[in-house]
Amino acid sequence: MSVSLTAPHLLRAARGEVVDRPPVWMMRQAGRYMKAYRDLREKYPSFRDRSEIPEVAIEVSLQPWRAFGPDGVILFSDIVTPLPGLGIEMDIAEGKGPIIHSPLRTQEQIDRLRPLEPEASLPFIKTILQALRQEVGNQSTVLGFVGAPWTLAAYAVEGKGSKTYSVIKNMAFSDPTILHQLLAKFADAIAVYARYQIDCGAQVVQMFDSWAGQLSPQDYDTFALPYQQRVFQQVKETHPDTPLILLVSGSAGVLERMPKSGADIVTVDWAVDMAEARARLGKHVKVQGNLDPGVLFGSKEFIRDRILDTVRKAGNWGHILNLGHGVLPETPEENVAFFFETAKQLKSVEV
Ligand SMILES: Cc1c2[nH]c(c1CCC(=O)O)Cc1[nH]c(c(CCC(=O)O)c1C)Cc1[nH]c(c(CCC(=O)O)c1C)Cc1[nH]c(c(C)c1CCC(=O)O)C2
Repeated sequence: MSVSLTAPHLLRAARGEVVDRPPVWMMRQAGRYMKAYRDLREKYPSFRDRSEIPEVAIEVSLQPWRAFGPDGVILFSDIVTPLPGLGIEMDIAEGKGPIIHSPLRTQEQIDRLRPLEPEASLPFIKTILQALRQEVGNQSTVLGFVGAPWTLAAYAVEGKGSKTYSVIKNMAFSDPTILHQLLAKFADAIAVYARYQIDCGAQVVQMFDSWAGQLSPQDYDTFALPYQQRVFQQVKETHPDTPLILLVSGSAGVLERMPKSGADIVTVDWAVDMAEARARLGKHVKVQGNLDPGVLFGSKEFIRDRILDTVRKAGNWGHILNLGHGVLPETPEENVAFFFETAKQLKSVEV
């Protein structure tokens, strides 16, 4: 392992170096809880504009960086952003999330999908990531992200978010052959996209398999895990030194399966106690998390106690401090500021 004194804090921790305090960032740290974001949203009401016009996406990505100085700056984008490049038209609706105009339900539709060519269909990603690296230098780590095959397939097949996942589960349990074809195509496209993000400047990549927690462990092993592996394996072939993070929402029942994906870092949500997560995963697996985003509605003292508790339970190696999922839109901005200030003042002596 090469040890670089100039590499930013989060990247060093993600590579397994011992650092003086856990690096900290927040999922969804750019977004609606920030007034600066809401103001910009009035000028650019379309999510696709906010995430695909480079100057706007750069500005949004940097809003939390300027306000709180997190150790990680994540690209402002969405997991469905690459889908039009495969021939899947989509939009992101206010308050609802992704909408796929013609949900994928047939063999013909899956046969028609194109391989992803990021230079052609996602050129704005390069402009954004290069600008973020330029702006934060070695003061912070630039994170890229992708959606995992199962979660993207859930959107593509359902056509929108779902509570029950009935359509994709119908396909999974009655016509698995076409779903496996779709998952394989998505895995290859996502690997290409993750490699592209790294080539453009992303120093760490997080894969969101948000809806894989909807699967029983047995079905996770069939429909989620093999395709997570397929993505991570392809990325590691060309970019072995880029740390890869995996998130599954509601992962308590599949936690031990997550490192089998090939991820370097496993995101833990607040349904699992961090000390128990450490015990279940073993001491060689790095973790990220895991405060309940709702903690940020509490008093400053309460927020501080929960940070300390999490950091103590995680121990002083291989931990990226984060919420267990995205920050909630109603969160007071000053509490987010307090979270970051407190986290950045931690020293290993305290933990
Ligand atoms: C499932 C998923 C999606 N998108 C994403 C996931 C995986 C993360 C997770 O598990 O939550 C990933 C995502 N989407 C967005 C980011 C931004 C980067 C960050 O700051 O973390 C990230 C990492 C921006 C966004 N993507 C979206 C918003 C909200 C719309 C807005 O702010 O205008 C943001 C900030 C839209 C979106 N897009 C999606 C949803 C569920 C929504 C929210 C719908 C809503 O509540 O309005 C799909």
